[in-house]
Amino acid sequence: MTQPIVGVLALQGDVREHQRMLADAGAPSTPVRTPDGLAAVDALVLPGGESTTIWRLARTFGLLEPLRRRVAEGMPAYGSCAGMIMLADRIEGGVAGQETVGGMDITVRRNAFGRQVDSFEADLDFPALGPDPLHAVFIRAPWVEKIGDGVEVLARVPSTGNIVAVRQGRLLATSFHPELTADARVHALFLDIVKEA
Ligand SMILES: NC(=O)CC[C@H](N)C(=O)O
Repeated sequence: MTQPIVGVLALQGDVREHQRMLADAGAPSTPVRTPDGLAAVDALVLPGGESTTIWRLARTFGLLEPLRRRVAEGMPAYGSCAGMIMLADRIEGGVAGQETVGGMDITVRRNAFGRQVDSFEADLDFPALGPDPLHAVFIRAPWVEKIGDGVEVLARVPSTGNIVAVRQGRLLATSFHPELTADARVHALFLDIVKEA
């Protein structure tokens, strides 16, 4: 089989960092900005950034409905931070009218960790990545407040128990930014999901 084409949604956010991590994990990738661009990829990374901006631009570029359709049809997708918010079926703390792509049966709280810890780092137990802890960088991060039946919890913040990494079928999401570290294991996990699909 030919190598699947992985796209990175490139409306706003840390697109280049995700492309570098995907390359480190063995996959070249392509930025996606248009419905035609989306139609040309087999899988999609939704980067961290600002979910309100990504949502507005996705609407402006006519990408919101095509994104919903592709995810509903089973396209593998991975969202980090704002990307997690975009993949959530429900959000708390969004701006008025804020919409998502959805697909994951989760409720996500935006900016959940509050002002004192706008940004923090933690070592997470993440069994799906093996025994070594994952060093995670949180920047005005959301957490997962509620999960539906089909959702698997992959990691929690050790001190608080808040859910910060989840998987539902071919959809993967993290509250934190592995693309800002040197550890490509989350991206490698996503590429395994892409290959299985
Ligand atoms: N680092 C991030 O992606 C932050 C997410 C941002 N707080 C939002 O609501 O979109």
